[in-house]
Amino acid sequence: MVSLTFLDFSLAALGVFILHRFFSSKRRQSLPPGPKGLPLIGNVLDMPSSYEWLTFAKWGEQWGDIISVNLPGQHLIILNSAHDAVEMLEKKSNIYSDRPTLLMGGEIVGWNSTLALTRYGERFREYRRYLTRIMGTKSALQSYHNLIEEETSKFLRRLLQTPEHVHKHIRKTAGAIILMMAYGYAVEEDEDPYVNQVDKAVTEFTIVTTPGAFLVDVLPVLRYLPSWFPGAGFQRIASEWREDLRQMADIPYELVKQKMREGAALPSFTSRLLESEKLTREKEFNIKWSAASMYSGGADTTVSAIYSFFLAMTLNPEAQIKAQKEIDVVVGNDRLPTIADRDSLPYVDALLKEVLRYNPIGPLGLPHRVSDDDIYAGYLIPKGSLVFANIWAIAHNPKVYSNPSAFNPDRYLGSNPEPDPREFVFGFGRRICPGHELSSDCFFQSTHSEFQA
Ligand code: HEM
Repeated sequence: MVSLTFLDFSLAALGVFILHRFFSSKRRQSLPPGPKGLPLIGNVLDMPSSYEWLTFAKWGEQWGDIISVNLPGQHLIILNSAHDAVEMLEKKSNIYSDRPTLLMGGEIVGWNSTLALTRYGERFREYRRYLTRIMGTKSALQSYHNLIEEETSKFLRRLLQTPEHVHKHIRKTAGAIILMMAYGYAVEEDEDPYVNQVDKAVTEFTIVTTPGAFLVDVLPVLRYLPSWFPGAGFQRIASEWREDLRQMADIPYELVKQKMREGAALPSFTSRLLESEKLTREKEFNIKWSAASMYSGGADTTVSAIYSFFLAMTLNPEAQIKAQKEIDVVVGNDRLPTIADRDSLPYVDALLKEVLRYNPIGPLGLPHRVSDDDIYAGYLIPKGSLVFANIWAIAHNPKVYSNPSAFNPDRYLGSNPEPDPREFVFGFGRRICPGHELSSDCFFQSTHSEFQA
């Protein structure tokens, strides 16, 4: 009789494993369709260098709502419909909530300490818990309504004095609200050194996370070159920008601690957490960086949304006149509107929705990295793929929004309103924008008050 050895068992098991991998249902599934690409380099030559969301929407007309794009070592999955984004990013959020690792921006400069680039895990959950406590619900935000209304009045005064500096005034207002909430920090009326510091770091973030901006992202081994080595100029940029980022997070955080010691701290996100949490090094890190995530995530986005409003009003005077009339009737001329007036101003509210839909300010959101193989709609979504919800395509889907390229607030009114874009412009699932309720309040206040100025 033949005796079976451990080696025989091992070889048999290996054979079964290989056959299983080869024939398993997952491996037989194919990736979602998409442009064909070339051997080795995949779709590198098909990739647009700007306005990617428009190209992805066009590809959607040819290939369907779920597209795959293959780059060397990286699958991209593009979702052109809200239905698929909800089914995958929300309903299967346990495997669709990670973020990619960015070498230059994330690891070398250090932006992976902020929430937007934090990998899915315990630290992510703690940041989100902290942020939900301060701005995750309408009732939590109620205590900030006075702050938002006061800063809006200051904004209108600045705008009346120097309307040509509208962009600067919007920046200052968004910064003032977020810095007061995060640190109890009151910005200076003229140039504020801290606002300038954060703006500098956030601009550097935009550059450092632009795909293809730094060769080290493509050839990771370059990170070990010393800064004096020819071609290693990125190392000098990295150390300067790392310092800017460190100051952005450290300076206001240390200021709050100093004011707390003096008994002079205004209540803020940071001071409340420092008081209520049992502090360890890890907790302090998480408090400091979740506070820094508020400004770095909220400043540019809110500014773009309010700036878009001004553009929309310039291009669509008929909508502006209608909104003005509604405010004149409901609020009158002797006071500014407040957030409490919102429910009585349906046309203004619809106008706000239309600004967010017409020009979504994050047209591709942020990438969700898949942490396990998945089968969706019969397609294989391999572990490690980056999934992008094409928010622009969702907002301009002609099956959902009639004549989507027209600016038309009336589409949200009447007996058969079209869907509220706030359901998708803030992203999806566990990664949904933690500032969505806050931005809705800030945006509403600064835009409807503008009609009174
Ligand atoms: C109109 C204003 C805003 C829009 C349209 C917007 C949109 C978005 C979108 C699309 C995402 C990606 C979500 C995803 O991955 O699915 C995001 C993430 C984020 N937003 Fe916003 N946002 C706005 C304002 C704000 C504000 C005011 C704050 C903070 C005070 C903020 C903080 C963040 C942070 C920290 C993240 C990363 C979340 C994570 O990775 O878990 N945003 N936002």
